[in-house]
Amino acid sequence: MSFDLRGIPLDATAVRTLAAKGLEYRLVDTDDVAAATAWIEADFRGFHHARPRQVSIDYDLGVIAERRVQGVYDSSIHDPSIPVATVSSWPTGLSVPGGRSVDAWAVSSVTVSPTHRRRGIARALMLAELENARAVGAALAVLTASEATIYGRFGYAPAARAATVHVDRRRTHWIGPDAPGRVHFVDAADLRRIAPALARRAVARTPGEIDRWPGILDRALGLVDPDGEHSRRRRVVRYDDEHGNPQGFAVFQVVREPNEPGVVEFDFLAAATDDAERALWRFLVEQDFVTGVRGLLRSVDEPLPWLLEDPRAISVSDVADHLWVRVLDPVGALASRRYGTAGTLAIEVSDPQGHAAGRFELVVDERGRAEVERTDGAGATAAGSTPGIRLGVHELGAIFLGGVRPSVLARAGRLTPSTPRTAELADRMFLGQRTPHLSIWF
Ligand SMILES: CC(=O)SCCNC(=O)CCNC(=O)[C@H](O)C(C)(C)COP(=O)(O)OP(=O)(O)OC[C@H]1O[C@@H](n2cnc3c(N)ncnc32)[C@H](O)[C@@H]1OP(=O)(O)O
Repeated sequence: MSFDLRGIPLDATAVRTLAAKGLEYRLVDTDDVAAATAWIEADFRGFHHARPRQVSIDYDLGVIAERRVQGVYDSSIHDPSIPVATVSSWPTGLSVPGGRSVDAWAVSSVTVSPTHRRRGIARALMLAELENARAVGAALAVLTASEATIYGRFGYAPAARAATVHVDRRRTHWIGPDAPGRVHFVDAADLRRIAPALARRAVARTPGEIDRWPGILDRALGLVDPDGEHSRRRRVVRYDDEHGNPQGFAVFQVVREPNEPGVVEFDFLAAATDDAERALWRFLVEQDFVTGVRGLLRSVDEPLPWLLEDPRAISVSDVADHLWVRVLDPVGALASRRYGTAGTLAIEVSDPQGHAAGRFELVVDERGRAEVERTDGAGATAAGSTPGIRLGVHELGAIFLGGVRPSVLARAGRLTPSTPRTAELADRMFLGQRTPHLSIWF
């Protein structure tokens, strides 16, 4: 997707709704440092973070320069230059089953000042973001949520989970294959040069991951504030294959009290191959002078239990919804991915906001490739007796990446199959080769 992010007109409904509350909905000019800094301050305050240091502001100015940034302003408050609500958004690729990517619209930094909460401000912003997403032709919108109760009403559904994986160091006897390559400690700034390409390959392997933007790699590698305590703790390792070609990297730190064994903690592991994934895991779990390893935002379906003699060395906590998906264009979204089995399925979608509502036919061939057609418009082919499912847009988002089985939603009464066999067919069709997973916050 390529277009002028700032060229999309402000959503007229949001302008009107907010003006009726005495508020101004505004596009923030990210080149205007004072206005952009005030927006960043509001964003930090909205998430209950400490006031940002200049280094964080400079970093965020760089990040939001690539985004569409909007604020809501109240001229009657003590400092009217600080927005009472914030939101930012940008186009991104979302990896889907089959190693491909679909055009999506990422929404972030949704905050409303506690002085202005529950007056419908977030509602106005979120509905406007759906319009923005459509304006750029995104097939769906995506976000990560601070609370799981906010976004369902706007059609978003949890589509990929993440978990914290704990490994007990004393029980990590490795039984997996030896990797043919080697793990090296590397300098973060050196790795930064090849990190985008490695991250891109890693993202493409996993449905649910979104494109990495430059700032997130700087932050993961500790380059935003290299002399800060947090960055100095971070260590970077790279896996090179047997030909010396880099295939993955991980960033970790050892958290410890003086003279006590520590815990290896990591929140960034990008592996472009299975060998790289195994080798980096092995490096992390085989450290000495540590009691264990804690991997944050890991997949709920890691291969690790099959790589250690004692699968009980591993425990999992904080399993939670992580990526939320809101389908806007069912034809574009459904056609973008590959499917688990051939079949034909009629899909009837309801959508309180209208965007995705309609009847569609999904035809999947023997190679898992899909053709999707709208069947309720003028000139559409009637779906006739095709087996089908009826569901809301929320449920469509949940099953889209294969992370939730349609039959589970049928059991919950949230999806209606035309016959019990149809739920089974839908399960087999939507199943992807890999469990969807998103390993970053955005
Ligand atoms: C993608 C992201 O950025 S996730 C980050 C979300 N932001 C945060 O967590 C920061 C702290 N929270 C906030 O800033 C605010 O409470 C927000 C942004 C979550 C909500 O802002 P508000 O302007 O108060 O929401 P608004 O009045 O528009 O409410 C919209 C609807 O959501 C519901 N809602 C709002 N906040 C919450 C919540 N925290 N939990 C459950 N429901 C909520 C409201 O009841 C309302 O429901 P309805 O319209 O169906 O009756």
